[in-house]
Formats: sequence, structure tokens, C-alpha cells
Amino acid sequence: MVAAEEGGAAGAGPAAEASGGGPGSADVGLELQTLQERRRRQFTTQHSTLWTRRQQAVCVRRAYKKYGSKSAPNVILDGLNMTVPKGTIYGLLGASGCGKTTLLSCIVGRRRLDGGEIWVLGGRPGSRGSGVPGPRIGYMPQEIALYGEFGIRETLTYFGWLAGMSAKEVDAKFDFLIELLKLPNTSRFVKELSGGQQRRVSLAAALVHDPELLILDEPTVGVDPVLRQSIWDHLVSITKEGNRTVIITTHYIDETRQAGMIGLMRAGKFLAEESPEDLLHNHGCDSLEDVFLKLSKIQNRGKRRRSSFMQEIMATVPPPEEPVSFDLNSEISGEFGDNISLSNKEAEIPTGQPSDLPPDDEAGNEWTDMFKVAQLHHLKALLWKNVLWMWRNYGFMAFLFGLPVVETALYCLTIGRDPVGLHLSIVNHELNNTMDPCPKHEGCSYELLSCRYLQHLSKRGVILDPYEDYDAGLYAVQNGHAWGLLEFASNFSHSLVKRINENREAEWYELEGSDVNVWMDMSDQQIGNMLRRDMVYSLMDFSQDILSACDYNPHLAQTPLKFEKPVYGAIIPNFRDFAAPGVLLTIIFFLSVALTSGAMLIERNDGLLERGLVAGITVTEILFSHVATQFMVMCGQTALVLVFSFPVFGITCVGNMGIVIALTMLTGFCGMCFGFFVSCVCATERTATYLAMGSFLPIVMLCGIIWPIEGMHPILRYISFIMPLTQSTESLRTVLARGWEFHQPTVYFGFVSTFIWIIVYLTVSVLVLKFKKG
Ligand SMILES: Nc1ncnc2c1ncn2[C@@H]1O[C@H](COP(=O)(O)OP(=O)(O)OP(=O)(O)O)[C@@H](O)[C@H]1O
Repeated sequence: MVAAEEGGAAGAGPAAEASGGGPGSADVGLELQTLQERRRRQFTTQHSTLWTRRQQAVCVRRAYKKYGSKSAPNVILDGLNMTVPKGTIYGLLGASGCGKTTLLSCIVGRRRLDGGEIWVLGGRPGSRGSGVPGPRIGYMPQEIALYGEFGIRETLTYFGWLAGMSAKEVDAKFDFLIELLKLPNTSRFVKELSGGQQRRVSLAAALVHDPELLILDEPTVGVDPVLRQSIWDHLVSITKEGNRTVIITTHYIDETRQAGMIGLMRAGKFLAEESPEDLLHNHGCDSLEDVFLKLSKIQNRGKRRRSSFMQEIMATVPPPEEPVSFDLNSEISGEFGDNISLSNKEAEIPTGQPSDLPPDDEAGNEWTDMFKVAQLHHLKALLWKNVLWMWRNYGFMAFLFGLPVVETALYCLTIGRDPVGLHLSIVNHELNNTMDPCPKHEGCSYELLSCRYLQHLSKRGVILDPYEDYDAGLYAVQNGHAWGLLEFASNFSHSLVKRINENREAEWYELEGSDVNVWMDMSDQQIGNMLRRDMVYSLMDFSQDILSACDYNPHLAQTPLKFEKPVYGAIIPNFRDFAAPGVLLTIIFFLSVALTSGAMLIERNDGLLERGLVAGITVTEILFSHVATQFMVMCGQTALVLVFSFPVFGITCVGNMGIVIALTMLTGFCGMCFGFFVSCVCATERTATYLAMGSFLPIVMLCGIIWPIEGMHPILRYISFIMPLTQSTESLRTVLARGWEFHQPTVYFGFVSTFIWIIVYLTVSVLVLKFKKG
């Protein structure tokens, strides 16, 4: 209070003297000199060395960060300076949306600044050997970022293992944290806990490995005042010895009175960075909220020149009672005079030689970093977590194993079988336009040949509907009751005999009378072609039947084009066998896409991936763990698909089953990599779903799965050549239908192409994950 009054007097004095040039007594002169010296020191660029910056827990200098495009940037950090001395609790305060989370994510190395520099625990976040991200940090993000299907103990075990703790060490910490955070010691899943309890589990996960730097983004939301106090007490106790530091953001401004230092953030800068006592004292306020309001108002007015802004602040702030010595090692955020930071934090600067600082590497953007060897304890934690997640989501897993079976069965039961029960309208004038059934004719008879032909046609499963006349028969076709109309002339049998016997001498009316006029509904190509095929085959059967019955050589009825047994494939090819290779690979490929992208997006969108990355796991480790666990699932799916395709539904396979299995599994692996790629390039599940679904039909159409590539537009043929499933489909088809071995180029090219796609997807995914930060 005395200091404030003195400050007030001192603050008023110089201004008056400056304007009025008052009496020059020795005392006043000395005071003025002291004051000027203090101001000079406070607003002169501070000397900050690399050494001093690395001595802080966190040191941010001239941080600049924007979102959005260059033309319309949303500047979040605008030349911000921040200094968090070791062993302190640092309260980061500011209005919602001012950029606290952004700043924290830059500190933990998950976002990059667009300008300026950050030092965390003596190193640059993300640089080799800095330990940041890594177990030196405990990070509690704003979102819950926990696996809902895990229990509390499992959650802590996972994060403990990630930090390199043993199961015993986690167990030892478990009871303490349960007690500290008043968590229910039950086996209930995290998703079954209340919102506040979930946040406390999240806090426990950040505390479990006792990190050097704790970064807590709003840890006390939804926590009752008593518990909030015990959390603060714990934070105070862990920082007491000076080797643990806490940065905490909160919307309960007044709880930060217990912090060692407070940074008030607004409009991309700090309004002040002081201890709570100094803030209250220096600004003559009763609450930190008032200080914040006051400084905000000043900042608003401070659109004018910085010097006048500083003058105003100076007028409200008293000088320290003791003149302080100028220390080159002192380190305040306002080293460039941006922050209104008035206290000398000399006392908080650790002295002595720099202790075992990590190497001063540049942020790890090197290629080798991406593939650095995985750490065993990370892999252990990740694999355990993945398996546990699958175990807990057994409904989803049953679906993943059931779906390929259902899809394969559906394919085999629905595609490629000949349509049956098709109707044809028959107008037979040989029966005098009656609808009487045809009498049955056998042996060498030339009577009612139309009926004899129709007998052969109906043997092929076609349903023949007699109509009285042409109009009625055609009407049935036009209304979709029949797929075609066959009309026989009244002199059909007679004309046909003449046509055969008299051959070149036959009259034109005899030729016309022996024709069967056919009007087809060709709106369905498959049905139309199949009926035409049946009519032609029936005609051949009919001719051979008559010729045999009348002791002629039935060979006469055949066309001179004689199709021998095909070199490869069946005499009557089956569309199911043609499409099967592509369909099977598509099923395996897209199931793997769904599994991988789903699992990855769940992690990403719930902040779990982010949290894991801050805990120090690498992209390679995540990739490896997912590949390992999902590969097991994919193997199961592949086995089911192959068993149902070949032994159960009898899809033709004349080739080496080993090649079929290998190629199918490789394609599944390629699908996993595509799923990984989808989850990396898509921000949300919705965009990932659109991408996965959007890519389904183009892949199916372009890869020659439902129609031969030779029938495509010439330009698309080139595109098709490089599509992920084209070569593998061709390769599998060749193995299944031709029985070719691996040394044939068509076969091994399927493997090569799939392998290249795997490399492409993996490389892009790793690059995106590596570089897609803020
Ligand atoms: N990925 C992003 N892309 C674009 N803008 C973003 C992104 N992340 C944050 N922002 C914007 O940046 C600003 C700062 O966000 P940030 O989450 O850092 O604020 P905050 O201070 O943590 O807010 P709160 O206290 O509400 O959590 C906000 O306006 C937000 O909309």
C-alpha cells in the first residue's frame, strides 16, 4: 500500500516536473535520476543470450503465428514474448479464442510458428535430443483425448508406458492419483464417467510420469472448488523444489493467484507477465480480472504510438523501492519492449553453469528423422492399446469379419448367374392364331416345325406366352410382360422345308415364310443378349434334332465356324469368374481402407493422436503399430474371403493358390496404406468418408473390374494403367483363369504395381503427418 502511494506520487511527480520544470532540490533531483534510470532499464532492449533462454523452462521470442491464407490472415500470435522460469507455476490467461491453445501447441512442438523462436527445457521443440515432444512433458489438452473404452487404470498404464514407466511404477502412482483427483477406483470405462471425472483422468494421464514440464489446458473445468484447491496444492507442491514447472490455462482467473507468474494474453501479445501480487499491487486492483480489464483498456487506447502507451503505463506504476542492479542475464519477456512487463525476474533466473543441455539441433525436418528407429516401450504401449481397443469394440470387430463374408456370399449368389423365368411372347400363325398349346412332335416329321423349335427354346428355361396376334404380343413386350416377340408365319414349316430342300431355287415368299420374326426388348443388354443366344442355340438344337431323326448328318446344322475347347476359360464364359478377381480385391482393399482410416480418425479427431505425439511417439511407431494390429485383422478377412470364394462358392481357380493368397494380402496391405493416407489428408471423418466413398467407384470402373480395359476411352486406358487395383486385378485374373505362374510378367507386375502404391501411400502419409502442423 505504501509502495502504491509512493508510486502514485512518483508517477505524478515526473510528469509535473517535466511539464512545469519545478524546483530543483537535491532530493527531488536524486529521485528523478533514480526514476529515469529505472525507466531506462525497464524499457531498454533487454540483453538476452542463448544461454539465458535455454535456462528457462519455456522461452518464446517474437512469436508470430497466423491461420488462414496470406491474403486474409488471422494473426493469433503477433510478436509475443514469454518467459517461464523453471520451478514456477505459470498461469496463462486470456479471453476465449485469444490463442492460448495455439501457443501451447507450439510450445509442445505440435504446431510451428510462422516467425520467432521457442525454447523448451533448453532445446527447440521437435529437435533431436530435446525430449520435447516426449516424456519430459506432461500435456493435458483441452479436449478429453482419452480412449472411452479404456478403464482409468488402463488409461494411466498406456500413458505411463508411453513415458517409459514399468507396470509396477504405474501401479504405484495409480493409488496416489486416484486419491489426489478423487477418481472412482472402479473398472468403469472412461466413456461412462462424468465430464468432470473424464477431465480428471486426463489430468492424471498428464501427471502419471511426473514430467519436468506440465502443460495443462484448462484442467479445472468442471471441477468443484474443493477439488480445484487440492489440484492447485499438488501443483504448488511439485514445483516447490524448482525442477518441475507448470503452465496452466484457465478461465477461473482468480485461481491463478496461486501461480508464481501470470501471463495476460490479448490480441496476440502479452499485456503483462508478472507475479499475481505484482500485478495487483502495480495496477492497484483487487482482482486479477480488474487488472486484465484495465490493461485491455489501455491496450485498446494504445493504437497510438507505443511510446505514449508506455508513458501512460509508467504513470500508473510505481518504481521498485530498491534500485536494482542491471544484470545481463536477466530475462524478461519484454526484451523488445512489447510486453508491459515491469518486474525484474532476476531472482527466478537459475544461476550457475548450464547443466547438461540437450544438443542445439534445428527442428528435425530431416528425412532420416521420419524413419528413426522405434522405441520398444512406445511400440509395447501402442500395440497393447490397439489390441485392447479392438477387444473392447468387439461389435465393430465382428462387423469387420462378418462383412467380407456377407459381401463375398452376396457377390457369388447375385452376380454372373443366368437370369431365369424370362418371358417371350409367341404369335404362331401355324396354329391358326389360336392359343392352343403346341402338340408334341418327335421323330422325322416336318409338321408344325415352329412348335418343335419352341420346344427346344422352352427347354432353356424361357417361358413362352402365346398370343393371338402380333398386336397383342407386341403390346405385352411394350408393357414389360415379355422380353421379346417371336412370330411364325402360317406356312412356316412348309417354307422351311422348301428353303432347305430347294436351297438356291427357293422362292422369295418361301424364304420369308421360313423366317421367324423377332422383336426384342434390348433395354437390358444382358437379358437381351442371353435370350438371343438361347434362340440361336435352340435353333441349332432343333436343326440337329430333325436332321438326326431323318438320318441326315447333324453336322450339317452347324455353322462352319467351329469353336474348339478354349485354350483358357470355359466354352460358355461366366461373368462371375470374369469379375471375381477385381471384386475380391476390391472387397479386401476397401475393408482395409475402412478399418485403418476409421481407427486413425478416431484417434486424430478425439485429440488422442495429438496427445500421443506430444508424449513422444513418432509417426513411424504409430504406423508400425497400426500395421501390425490391422494386418492381423486383414489376414482374417482375407482368409474368410478366399474360403468363401473358392471352396464354398466355387469360383474358378486353375492357378497357384499361393499366388492368389499372396496377392490378395498384398492388396489388403495396400488398402491399409490407402486408409492411412486418407486419415492423414482428411481433417474429419466426414471428408475421409467422402474421399473413401468417392474413390470407390472410380477405382472399380477404372481398374477393369466390371468391363475390360480395352473397351475404355483411350486416355482413360492410360489412367487405368496406373490405378492401384488395375494390375493386381489383371494379375489375379490371369492366375485364376489361365493358371499362369509368378514368372509371367502379367502376374508379377500385379505385385510390383501394388508394392509401388504401398510405398507411395506410406510416404505421402508419413510426410503429411510429419509436416502438417498448424
Ligand atoms: N486449425 C485452425 N485453423 C484456423 N483457425 C484456428 C485453428 N485453430 C484455432 N484457430 C483460431 O485461432 C484462434 C485462437 O484459438 P485457440 O484455440 O488458440 O484459442 P484459446 O485461447 O485456446 O481459446 P479457448 O480459451 O476458448 O480455448 C481462434 O480464433 C480459433 O478460431
